[in-house]
Amino acid sequence: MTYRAGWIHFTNVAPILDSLVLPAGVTAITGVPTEMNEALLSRRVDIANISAVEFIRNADALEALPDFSVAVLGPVYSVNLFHTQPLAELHRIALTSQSAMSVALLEVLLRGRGLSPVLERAEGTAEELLATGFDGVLRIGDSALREWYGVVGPLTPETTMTSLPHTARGITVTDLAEEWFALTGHPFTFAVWAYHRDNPPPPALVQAMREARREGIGHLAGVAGRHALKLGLPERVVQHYLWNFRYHLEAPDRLGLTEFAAMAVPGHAPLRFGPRPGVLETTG
Ligand SMILES: C=C(O[C@@H]1C=C(C(=O)O)C=C[C@H]1O)C(=O)O
Repeated sequence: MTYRAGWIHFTNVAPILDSLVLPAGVTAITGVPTEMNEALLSRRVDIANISAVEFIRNADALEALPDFSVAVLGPVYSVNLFHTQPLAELHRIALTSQSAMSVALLEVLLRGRGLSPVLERAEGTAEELLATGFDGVLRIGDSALREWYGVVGPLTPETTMTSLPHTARGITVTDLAEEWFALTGHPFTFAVWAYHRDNPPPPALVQAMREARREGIGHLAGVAGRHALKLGLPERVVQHYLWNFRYHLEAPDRLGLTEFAAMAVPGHAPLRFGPRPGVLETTG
């Protein structure tokens, strides 16, 4: 029987997915986070890199690969709240319908500051939405990275990604992962690779993913160069963007994940992870 994968194929997973060779009997589709969350939960796909909050909400049924994540320690550059007033004065925030995790993170951060602006799903660029009555706009993924650079760039020989301003052209860009780091000092895990507990991935797929990740991270400059062209961004930006990610769901990433889970989904079922690398291959 075919095993179906669903990939959120944002640039941030290019170091894992670009060189992935699917083993025989595995197919893949792609989509944005909310589409892949739904596809996994309705069993239209068997494994997907999903918004970590959906993994937490459905922890009774799902399990995640023990060593795959899309996480960062500090800024992420592609999960951004664009706003024209200070955070404490925001009234109406537009939320992208592509995201579950970043919306949940925004809610936790706002609640932590005692703020309760109106949150509404609305599509469009940050600039468009800020011109139509919203004073804040949450954007994720490649378009958020591009829009961030459009507001705070360009990089010059004297500047680095971390020295770019947060406010330019009348717009402030608040990086939600940076806010999480300021609050907790821990990484933020945006996505995990999850599947239904009764339907784990074939070991050959997990093995192929590990090999693809080793290849991608080993040749990160090449991956960044190709994607810089596609995104229309300087290579320097995409290189920094990619090497900043944590793809191995290490102990600090799990710590950030469990901490977020307690805040965002109190009373959730215990989070479950598959067998550690090495065990999977031998127990197959
Ligand atoms: C870092 C990002 O993380 C993504 C954000 C997600 C969400 O907001 O639901 C889901 C999966 C992640 O891969 C990004 O979109 O830029």
